[in-house]
Amino acid sequence: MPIPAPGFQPALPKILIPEKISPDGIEILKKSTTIHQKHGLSPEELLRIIPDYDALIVRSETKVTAELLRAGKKLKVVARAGVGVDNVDVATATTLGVIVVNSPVGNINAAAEHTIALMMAVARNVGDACASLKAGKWERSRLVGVEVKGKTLAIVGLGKVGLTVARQAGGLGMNLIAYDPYANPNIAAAANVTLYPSIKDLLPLADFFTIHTPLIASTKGMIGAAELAIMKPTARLLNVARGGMIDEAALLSALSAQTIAGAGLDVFTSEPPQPDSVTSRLIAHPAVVATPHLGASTVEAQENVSLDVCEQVILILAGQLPRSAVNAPFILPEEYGTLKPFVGLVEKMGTLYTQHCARYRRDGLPGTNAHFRTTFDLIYEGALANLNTTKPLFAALVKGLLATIAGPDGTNVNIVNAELVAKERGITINESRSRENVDEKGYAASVTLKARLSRSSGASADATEEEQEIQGFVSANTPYIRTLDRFSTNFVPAGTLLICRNFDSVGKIGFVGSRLGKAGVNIRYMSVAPLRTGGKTFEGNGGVESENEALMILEVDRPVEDAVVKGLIGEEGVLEASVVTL
Ligand SMILES: NC(=O)C1=CN([C@@H]2O[C@H](COP(=O)(O)OP(=O)(O)OC[C@H]3O[C@@H](n4cnc5c(N)ncnc54)[C@H](O)[C@@H]3O)[C@@H](O)[C@H]2O)C=CC1
Ligand SMILES: O=C(O)C(=O)COP(=O)(O)O
Repeated sequence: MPIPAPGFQPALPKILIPEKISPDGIEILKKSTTIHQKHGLSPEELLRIIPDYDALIVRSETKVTAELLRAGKKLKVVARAGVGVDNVDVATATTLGVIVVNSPVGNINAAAEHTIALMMAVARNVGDACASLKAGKWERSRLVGVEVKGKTLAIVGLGKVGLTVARQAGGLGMNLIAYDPYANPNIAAAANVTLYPSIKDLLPLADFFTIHTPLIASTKGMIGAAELAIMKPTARLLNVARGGMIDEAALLSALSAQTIAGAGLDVFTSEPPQPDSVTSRLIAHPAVVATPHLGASTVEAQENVSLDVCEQVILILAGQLPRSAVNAPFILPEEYGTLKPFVGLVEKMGTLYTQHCARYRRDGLPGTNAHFRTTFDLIYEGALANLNTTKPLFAALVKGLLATIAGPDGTNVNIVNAELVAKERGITINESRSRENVDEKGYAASVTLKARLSRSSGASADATEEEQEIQGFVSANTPYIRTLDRFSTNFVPAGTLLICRNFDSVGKIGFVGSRLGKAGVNIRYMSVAPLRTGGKTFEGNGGVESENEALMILEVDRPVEDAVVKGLIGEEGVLEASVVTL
């Protein structure tokens, strides 16, 4: 491993921010990254400069397309400073191992309050009245409104924003009804919301109708001419979620025909709208109160989302787990602490396997090839056996197994793409949970990696020919390897290690130490690992002798030359020797 020159400073990760993000989060980034805030870039300009960046932070305006993601060869994370990720090609990001994070709660209250603001504005003609007065008119009789108290508010999508709207509208004395196939009936009941089995049931009852779902296949165009036709002519529609869920042409016709009384719209199919388009004509309609996607635009919400995503970007760039990745499993905060040190340990176990165990295999690789198939068992013991998700550990193993053998593009393995990468490389990992009590061993959790090698003949595998095992545990946040193959060890998997398998007799340590000394290699730490079970007999000079084998694990201060390692083997009872860098 090349030793950095004195004074060498590694380049800081580069972050591109093409939209306006609150400075609160940017302050956090400044300490450990280089930030380029370049607003108003065209898609072509963005495509040209993206290869330079490790992270991209956007709001709703930047279209993070498959083409952009593929061009971002260094990209590790796309952070959406807000909720909706419909402007990000999440599927492509997943394939490429790019983590997509958002801020799922930071702007919820802002979006809900904006919905209430639009509802009141539509009910009392606030926009029209303001424009009329500014134009020098005094039109009190034309601008008579309606009250919301005692009226029925229908909510489609009783998630975070929808529920907040329900609670706020409840405070205004409205009757609340909703449709959401995944809503929790107890939470709905506690907010005085009556759930209905379909949107159709809500439509004829609603005085105000508001949508709070994501834009997905099942919600696209969910309010069209047929739905508008069964609403009351006095009904008013609100949309602070996403354009595309209401058919804009159908709404414009219904407003013009006065079969719908009004609409409050914050989001549109095209943002900003094209001049002379249906969207522009809808916005211009006198019964519409429109705002330019301002739902999340409050000082408070922008501070929240900026801090939230910038903190997550820092975590990801440091190789840690994000809080709210869109394309990775949700990790409960209380489980995060248990998982974190084991992610590092399992990665090291994978690297140790590839560098130490697999080198004695006939093909030397951890996957399946024309001749051999390796199946890995990752067994979680103690506190690890009770986790809701172990995906970070699975990902850590794939990453560790490939770290020293993958090509330049192959090392970007993470929680997002680990399963895909394992599949592509023919690596089979079976995860299981052991109920064994590990407390008596002095630690709360441990993890065992077993690698079973069999001949691969077509689709089916033959009987196991070799089995290797590495077991590790964590104590005071430090990872330890407890078992390496047939040996009982206790070493920290870090740095450069020389691992020798030898007959456990006097003189070995002195012999290896002097050879290393001659090669200018210092030993920092040493441990001897005995066999886990008994000894063995062998043919020695004086006939059949009985002697135990042992592993000698030496942490050295620099890589050991190949010739020095090979020179140890066969001398003074040293049977095998390998150098691993962890
Ligand atoms: N205008 C703005 O500036 C803002 C807009 N938003 C948008 O608001 C929307 C809601 O956000 P959250 O409440 O945070 O999301 P959420 O995920 O908490 O809630 C969405 C709800 O929609 C429900 N749902 C999904 N498919 C449905 C269907 N076919 N029919 C009925 N219900 C369905 C889900 O079960 C879920 O309860 C998103 O589209 C988000 O992008 C959020 C913040 C600001
Ligand atoms: O969070 C959301 O889903 C929003 O729509 C907010 O979008 P914005 O960040 O204001 O461009």
